[in-house]
Amino acid sequence: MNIYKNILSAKTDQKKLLAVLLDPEKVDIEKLPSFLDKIHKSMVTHIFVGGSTDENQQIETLVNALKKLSKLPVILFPGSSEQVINAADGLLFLSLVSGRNSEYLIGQQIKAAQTLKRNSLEIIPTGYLLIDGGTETAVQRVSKTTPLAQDQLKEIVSTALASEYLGQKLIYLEAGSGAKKPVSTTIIKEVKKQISVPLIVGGGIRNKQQLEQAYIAGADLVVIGTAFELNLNFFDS
Ligand SMILES: CC(C)=CCC/C(C)=C/CC/C(C)=C/CC/C(C)=C/COP(=O)(O)OP(=O)(O)O
Ligand SMILES: O=P(O)(O)OC[C@@H](O)CO
Ligand SMILES: [Mg+2]
Repeated sequence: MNIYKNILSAKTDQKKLLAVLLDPEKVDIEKLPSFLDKIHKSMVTHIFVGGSTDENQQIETLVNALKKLSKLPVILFPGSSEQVINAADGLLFLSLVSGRNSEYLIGQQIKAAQTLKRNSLEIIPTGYLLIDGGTETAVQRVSKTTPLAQDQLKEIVSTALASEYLGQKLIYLEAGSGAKKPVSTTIIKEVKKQISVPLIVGGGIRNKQQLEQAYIAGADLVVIGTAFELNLNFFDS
């Protein structure tokens, strides 16, 4: 599977991508077939798996089940190095570039490196920017970093650009799972104007209008977690 190549071709063809985020702590494995039935009938193109925490290490069971039941690419979106599971197809090798906690800039990545070397996951270096979504989110709590404010436009754009210059292959603008307000279209537009790698946007997107607005502003891939957790019919129509 060549996940990154497919994301690049989708970007070139202006085909919008949609990821559903499945949180190992929240998914009931018994219900997975019916979840997937909904997902397979929808526009969803990627399955992201991960959580800010995974106290009971349920990620492996979830990924194994997903690989049996779905042909969609399963991509790890890890909150920590403990969430690296070989059974997935790929991994967002996140660095939390909006923060100044070295553990999330490079520490967790070092912890995962030898496991990754032995495994066959497609590794996709990703510059991860946490942007204030109007409430304290799990990512902020776990990473002990302060999100960038939505009005720090210059700082956000420069952070994304610096991240690309450091070699990150994707930029992820994150308002945090369950955010009150998603990343603004102004931010998406400005970042999109300056970077050339594909752009992921997620956090707090609760309705079709917000999803559409994120695409129009320039998101190449949008991530939906909470909205689907709350309403399994979210992707219908
Ligand atoms: C590259 C490797 C091995 C690890 C990356 C480690 C880093 C830098 C993580 C970034 C910070 C972080 C904690 C990200 C978590 C991303 C994530 C999966 C968020 C989803 O959050 P939820 O668990 O859904 O939150 P709620 O439970 O509040 O909905
Ligand atoms: O749960 P939501 O708010 O959709 O957020 C999705 C994802 O970007 C969280 O890391
Ligand atoms: Mg969540």
